[in-house]
Amino acid sequence: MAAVSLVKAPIGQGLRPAGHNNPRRGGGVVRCSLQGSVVGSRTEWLTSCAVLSSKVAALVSHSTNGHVAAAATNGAMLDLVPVNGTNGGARNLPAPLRIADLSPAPMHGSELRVAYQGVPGAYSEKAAGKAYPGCDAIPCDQFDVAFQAVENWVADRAVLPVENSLGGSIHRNYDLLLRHRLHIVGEVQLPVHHCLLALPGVRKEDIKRIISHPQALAQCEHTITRMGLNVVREAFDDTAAAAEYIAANGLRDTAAIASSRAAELYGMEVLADGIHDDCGNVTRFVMLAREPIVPRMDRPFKTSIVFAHDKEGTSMLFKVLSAFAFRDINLTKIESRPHRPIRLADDASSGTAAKTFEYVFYADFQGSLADPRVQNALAEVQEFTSFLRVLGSYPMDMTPMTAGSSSTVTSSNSSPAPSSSR
Ligand SMILES: O=C(O)C(=O)C[C@]1(C(=O)O)C=C[C@@H](O)C=C1
Repeated sequence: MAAVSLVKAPIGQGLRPAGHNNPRRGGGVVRCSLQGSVVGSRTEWLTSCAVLSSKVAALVSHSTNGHVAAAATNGAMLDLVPVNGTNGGARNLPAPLRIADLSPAPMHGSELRVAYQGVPGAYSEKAAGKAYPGCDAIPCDQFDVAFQAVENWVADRAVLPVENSLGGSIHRNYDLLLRHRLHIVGEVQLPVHHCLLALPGVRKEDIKRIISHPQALAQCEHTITRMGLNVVREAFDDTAAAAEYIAANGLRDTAAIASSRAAELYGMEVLADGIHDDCGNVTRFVMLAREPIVPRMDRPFKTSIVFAHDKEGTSMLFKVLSAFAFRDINLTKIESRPHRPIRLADDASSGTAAKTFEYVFYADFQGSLADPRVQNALAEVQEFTSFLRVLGSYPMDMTPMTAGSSSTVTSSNSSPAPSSSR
């Protein structure tokens, strides 16, 4: 099917850092400049850049850093590191890298590369487009891969779902936020509009099985039952991958829950439109970057934290919550997750099991890290806890949830997003 061959294959596990012969990304150039300047000697740097320059100039259509891309298209590889004009006779010698050269933000109009989990047509791709209009959306086969893509400079940002208004939290991503060192730099809320997709000509009566992402299955549970569909439900990695699978295997007894864009991409028909159980079906995504943004006070901000306490019986949670309550700081979410499971204590005397789990708590509140009230609250929280980490302080998504706001379509060919603090 022509549509299938047009879409990008997701990045899989075993990511190599940008610059390790990743032809799709053309990252080799970046490796040269970063490694040579930071790690290697000046002579090594010059030699390796000279050898590489002729070979890689043509390769660099995308790069980790827009500065590099611009230099390569001009055919002047030594501009990789800008030549310092005040350098007297040594005009061909590279000047040292500056902080600006290492900026994760793209420069010279290059596209921001945004990793998401799923294949094209997934809601996460649409969320990436809403967060960064005109970005180059990079599909990844797992959430963990999207985190690694940013850490390894294969992508500039990741956009990942954390909660849905019907299905609840996406726990995997909370766990990964703790395990990885990325920063939350923004959020987007995406209205999710599910359709039932099947191959052309397939009728509802033919369907024996519905496949989709577990969240999507959960969000349509009642509607499917009400439609009288007597089917088995099966979990899939993402909604669009479910549609792609049916199309690729010509399955006429299976339907997918996915977006209308997935129907277009994979040559499927929409059997039923809007099958989510509630019209206010919204998924919240967070935008992740290697560096935090500078918190501001001139617009509504949200801050996300994670904390834990290693001693029992000290009313830690009550104290933490009161640190916010007494300052009128509005908590928008709190979630506990089991951390390191502890084996059952073999308490022979009582025969009872002692502690089996430890918990970490994730909390979101309205307020900016730049706000002294927030700083004081966090200082207090730190006293009550044994572990506290700020995951990010970022602008709240204030977009009104109208029907029209769900139709933002990601296009990697449109003009780059206006630069912002994200
Ligand atoms: O499967 C997709 O299309 C996704 O983008 C994932 C996901 C999720 O993880 O919750 C995103 C939004 C919807 O809530 C359903 C699924």
